Amino acid sequence: MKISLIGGGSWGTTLAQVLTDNGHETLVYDINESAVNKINHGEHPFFSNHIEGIKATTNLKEALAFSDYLVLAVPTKFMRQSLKEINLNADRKLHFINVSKGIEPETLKRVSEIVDEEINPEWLGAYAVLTGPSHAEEVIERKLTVLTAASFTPWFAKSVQSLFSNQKYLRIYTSDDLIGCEVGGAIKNAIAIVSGMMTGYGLGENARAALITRGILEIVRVVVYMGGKKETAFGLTGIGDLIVTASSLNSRNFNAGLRIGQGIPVDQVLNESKMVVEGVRAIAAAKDLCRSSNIELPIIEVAYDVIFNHMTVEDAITILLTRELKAETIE
Ligand SMILES: NC(=O)C1=CN([C@@H]2O[C@H](COP(=O)(O)OP(=O)(O)OC[C@H]3O[C@@H](n4cnc5c(N)ncnc54)[C@H](OP(=O)(O)O)[C@@H]3O)[C@@H](O)[C@H]2O)C=CC1
Ligand SMILES: O=C(CO)COP(=O)(O)O
Repeated sequence: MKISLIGGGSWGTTLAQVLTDNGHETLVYDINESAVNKINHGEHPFFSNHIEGIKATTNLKEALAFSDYLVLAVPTKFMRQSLKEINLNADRKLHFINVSKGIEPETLKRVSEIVDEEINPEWLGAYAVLTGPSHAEEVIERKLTVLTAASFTPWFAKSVQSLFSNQKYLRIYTSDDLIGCEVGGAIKNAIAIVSGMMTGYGLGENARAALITRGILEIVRVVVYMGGKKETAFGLTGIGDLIVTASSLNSRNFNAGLRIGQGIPVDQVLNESKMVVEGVRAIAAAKDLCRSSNIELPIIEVAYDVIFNHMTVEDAITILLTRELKAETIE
């Protein structure tokens, strides 16, 4: 099959390589000319790995003409603008596979909702999210990875499953819980930043285990509040993704948190990050959910104060430790 990828960053280019490995033809669209040139010369724009068989363009019309299947791989901050441009240039029904992880803080919308808002119904085909524990750094080296393709449209979840699965290093499960998968992928980034902060501050593995355990409960609460299934948060797209993101130096979110925990100012950390740190916007979105509902998200609330209100990591930890003592609840 032919597949176009919108966004040729670390993840988009890596997934283009997966699809090419699986025998498909790919065309990557990116606004960054230097990234496009690198891809066309067999270089990954973000890693030292050689890539092969992938073409790239800065011409959106060319990418839209190439295929009816679009992989959306731009950071969620640019997603709405990107979709507006796709909508302006579309001339037939397109099917969307979103691989970006985030919730729009201004609207609290998931990517599928943004797609619904920005793409004219005439051009809007099926939609799926492909998500789970997956650092591009490992996938590009063909290291074993397992993901979930979720859609309200069963044939499309299966189609995404067969496009991306291979018997060498990538296995895809399907799910019908689109909301749970999208929300889990977004909110785990918030907890991952906190994990980095704790490590940077000098806390150890006991603290990280506690954070992952209590953090998944905050993810469950947001998933359920937004209409997803609790069980989904205990699968690949929730706890699975949280484990990898909250404990890996490959994680952009963990690394950003790590530097904040070491005392580097938040603005400097974010400005210096070459790749996108989605968790900052996830923290803002989840904090807003806290304000407008009665869900309790104590970890995310202190993370918000560290990122947006200059609270120190030391004070954030004190706030968590001095909360009222109570029985352990698992929901
Ligand atoms: N990296 C990973 O391991 C994984 C990432 N993800 C998710 O994938 C998404 C993308 O992340 P990632 O690839 O790491 O991000 P990167 O920062 O590596 O790359 C994003 C790319 O998108 C380009 N871009 C920005 N705006 C547009 C636009 N309007 N149209 C086309 N291209 C655009 C950027 O160009 P420029 O540099 O000029 O801004 C850049 O080349 C995120 O939501 C992330 O959470 C999910 C799983 C794994
Ligand atoms: O979502 C991701 C891994 O599944 C990528 O985000 P991080 O780079 O922060 O881990």
